[in-house]
Formats: sequence, C-alpha cells, structure tokens
Amino acid sequence: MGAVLTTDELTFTYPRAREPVISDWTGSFDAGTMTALVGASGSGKSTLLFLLGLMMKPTSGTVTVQGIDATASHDAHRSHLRAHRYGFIFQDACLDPRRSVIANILQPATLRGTSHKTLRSCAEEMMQEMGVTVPPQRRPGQISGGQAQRIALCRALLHDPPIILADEPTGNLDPASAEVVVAELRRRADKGACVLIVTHTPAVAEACDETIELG
Ligand SMILES: Nc1ncnc2c1ncn2[C@@H]1O[C@H](COP(=O)(O)OP(=O)(O)OP(=O)(O)O)[C@@H](O)[C@H]1O
Repeated sequence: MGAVLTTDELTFTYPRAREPVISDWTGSFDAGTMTALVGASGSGKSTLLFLLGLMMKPTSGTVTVQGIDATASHDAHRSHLRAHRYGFIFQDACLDPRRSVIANILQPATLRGTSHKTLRSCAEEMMQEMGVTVPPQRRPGQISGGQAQRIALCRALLHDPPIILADEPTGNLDPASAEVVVAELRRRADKGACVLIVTHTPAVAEACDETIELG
C-alpha cells in the first residue's frame, strides 16, 4: 500500500529557541502500517507528531497528506483535513467533563457535519467492542482512566480515519486497557490505516511494523 503521509526536509524551531527540534526530517508513512516513534525524552517525538497532525506549521519543509501539500494549504483546509482524515489519541483521554461519554464520542462528528442520529448506534456498538460497559449517559468524572481512554479511542476512530496518530496512548493505563488500545490500533492498521504511535513502552513498539528513533 502507498504512502499516506510524507515529509520533505521538515524543520521546526520553537519560538525563541536557538536550535530546531526537528531538522531536515524526510520520511514517509504507508497505509496498512503501524509505526512506533521512539527516542529519549525531549528528542522531538510529540513535536513531530503535531507537525504530521497539522496541529503546528513547520518552520520550513513540507507535510503531504494523501497527495495534498498541507503546508501550502490555508488554515480552514488544514482543519478540514484534520477533522476528516485523522484520528488523534493522547496520553490523557482529554474528554469534556461537561458532556456524557456518548456525547464525547459524537462531538467531533459535529465538525464533520454528520448527523448524530446515524452515528449514535455505531458509537454504542464501538463502546461494546472496546469493552466499555458503562451507561452511555455517564460523565467522564464517573468512569475509570482505562475506560476514559477507550472512550477517547471510540471518539478518534468513529469516522474510520485513514490516518491515526497516538501520543503515548497507553502511558497512563493498566495492562488490560493498554492491550485493548494497542490491539485496536493494530486492527485498524491491518484494515489499511496509517498508524503512528509515540511510545516509551517496548511492548507497544514491538506490536508495530516499524520503529523510528528520534534524537
Ligand atoms: N511549546 C514549547 N516551546 C518551547 N519548547 C518546547 C515546547 N514544547 C516542547 N519544547 C521543547 O522541544 C523539545 C522536544 O519536545 P517534545 O515534547 O517534542 O519531545 P518528546 O520526545 O515528545 O519528549 P517526551 O518523551 O518527554 O514526551 C524539548 O526540548 C522541549 O523542551
């Protein structure tokens, strides 16, 4: 399967920093491949993920998403690409505490203009597949960390994105929940998604097809 995400001489320097964190980084990530980004703390793994996820603009160089030069795109187009083609998972589930868990899962669908009615049953089905047995109306403050991360996974994957970026998705999890998360990411890659995982956990890197070390 072909390249989904590519970078050409990507360089990023934080404002007021002297040295770039990412320097002339050229790489390519394929459909159907799960890649681990590893490296020492501070080596730039999250920064690279944010650049690949179009959350930050590079100082120079390009990020190409399914053939589109996202670096040259205007902000609205980048937001559109993020909402439709990406699924993001972070170390902390980052659920909205004011909304029920089901509303959290459905919330990004609003950005995509999809009807909640159509998606609600899919969302509840996904909760079951992930083994989250809590009532859909429960608030994030009333569920465990492992359950919250699995809800975050449902939220990120409901629209079946071709690109999945995960920043230490198992960092705060018990082993059983971590296994569910990694197995689901693996399953998505096997179905054709391009999956990138920043991780410090050797077992997670071992579940990947490739490992890229920064630093
Ligand atoms: N907002 C920021 N402003 C300035 N410097 C930053 C900012 N965010 C990160 N950095 C610096 O950029 C470098 C890379 O940070 P980054 O978070 O990408 O590393 P990392 O490899 O993901 O680290 P960790 O494994 O500890 O999460 C670090 O030296 C960090 O201090």
